[in-house]
Amino acid sequence: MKFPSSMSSLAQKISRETEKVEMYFRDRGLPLPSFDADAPGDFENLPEDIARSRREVIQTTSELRDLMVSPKERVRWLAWDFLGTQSLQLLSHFGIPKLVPIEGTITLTELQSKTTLDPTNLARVLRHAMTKRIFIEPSPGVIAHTAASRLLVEDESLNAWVGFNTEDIYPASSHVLEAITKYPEATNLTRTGFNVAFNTVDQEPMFVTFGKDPKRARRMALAMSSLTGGEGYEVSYLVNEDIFSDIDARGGTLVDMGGSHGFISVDLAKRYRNMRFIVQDLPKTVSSAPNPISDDTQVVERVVFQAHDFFTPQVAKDADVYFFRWIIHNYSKPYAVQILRNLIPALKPGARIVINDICLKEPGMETPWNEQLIRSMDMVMMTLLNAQERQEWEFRELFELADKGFVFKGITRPKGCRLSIVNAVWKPDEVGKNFSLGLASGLGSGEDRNEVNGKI
Ligand SMILES: C[S@@+](CC[C@H](N)C(=O)[O-])C[C@H]1O[C@@H](n2cnc3c(N)ncnc32)[C@H](O)[C@@H]1O
Repeated sequence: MKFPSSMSSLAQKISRETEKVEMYFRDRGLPLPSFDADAPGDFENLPEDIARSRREVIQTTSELRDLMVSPKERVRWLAWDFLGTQSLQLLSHFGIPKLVPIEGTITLTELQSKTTLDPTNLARVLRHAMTKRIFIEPSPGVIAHTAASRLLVEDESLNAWVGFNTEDIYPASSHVLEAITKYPEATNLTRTGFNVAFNTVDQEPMFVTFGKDPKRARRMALAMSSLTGGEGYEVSYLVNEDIFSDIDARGGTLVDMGGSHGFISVDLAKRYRNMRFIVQDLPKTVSSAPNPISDDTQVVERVVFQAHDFFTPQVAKDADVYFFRWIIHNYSKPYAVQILRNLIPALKPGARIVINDICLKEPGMETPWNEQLIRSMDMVMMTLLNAQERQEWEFRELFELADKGFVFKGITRPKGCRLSIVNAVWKPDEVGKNFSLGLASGLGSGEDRNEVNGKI
């Protein structure tokens, strides 16, 4: 059992590492981190040693705080964590941040006159958010922005992230208990907390519901782009890994499965100047993709879109890579295996399958901050889709169950990135297997799927 360091040694570490971060800002004349409305919204491009000090401070202050709070009080108030989500939800839904001037202040009375949120609730929600440093009350009854509340006005994709999490995931989360009590097998895509919350049990998976509601779909897409631009999730980690140079040298093709509006393919196409890209997604997503997809005509010429449902047999034949980013983690085992199987009719020997997803380490092997975010993502997958993040053996198992012709080649993880790169190659000759079995069976199409218990 690991014992915590003594409290004073934690405090000394906090002091030491904080000093390094502060010196870095002072030496360069950069604005110091602050809650003020005009403070920078993010830490950008910190050198590795300062970024490490910053991580140490975040982890150590959290450890010291937890020790000081006591186990009993920690558990007591952990059960109230959802209230932070609730106040954020109400502020965001009623557009309160936009009603407060970016510079200066507004009286609570005037703010009350600008919204349909009733005065009592407006005041209580604002004052709860203030305990999280979202808004400030510089004098009684006077409201002003902080750096965090200002972002809710100025950062469109962060705002979408808040909307998606507080209005789609949060209600779904509060219905997980009901979903897994009624449907304890907990693998079905239409029997999730999301389905119970939004009355779509046994009707349609979340992606189909969003496909019917352009506003909600756009909010989710924007929220995803906010996450992708966030620390540890940037596409640059994938682009900077030298994983497709051989395919680029021979002008090979990558199929970007569930590639949304193609932004990953565009970034890859900017680095690999000879490769071709086929971005596949559901028809509505494909038809709403920006046109042209990039300012760079040399990129535009090599990126094409194709409507394709990955629960049907693959139609883009003989490509060099079939690539899944943030796709496989959306599905429980039966569906994930089916998605891989559906590639088989298109695969040439040597074709690569590359999955860009979180790969779970053994518990406690991540930094505490990473561990918290990665485990939270796993909970979100359960909530929305009865899906999951996976350990290495679980990825290996998916390929083995899909077909013995898939040869698992291991997993790499770029330094600093939370996503890993899972590799497999199609080598049917090595096992002499009849690989025409089991295609596209049982789970229906992505547009109208209402099949239950998709067993493989
Ligand atoms: C979580 S997003 C990932 C998007 C992108 N790959 C990325 O890395 O940001 C999942 C994508 O899968 C698409 N999708 C969902 N069901 C699908 C299906 N049956 N066939 C093809 N694409 C699908 C969604 O439209 C969405 O664009």
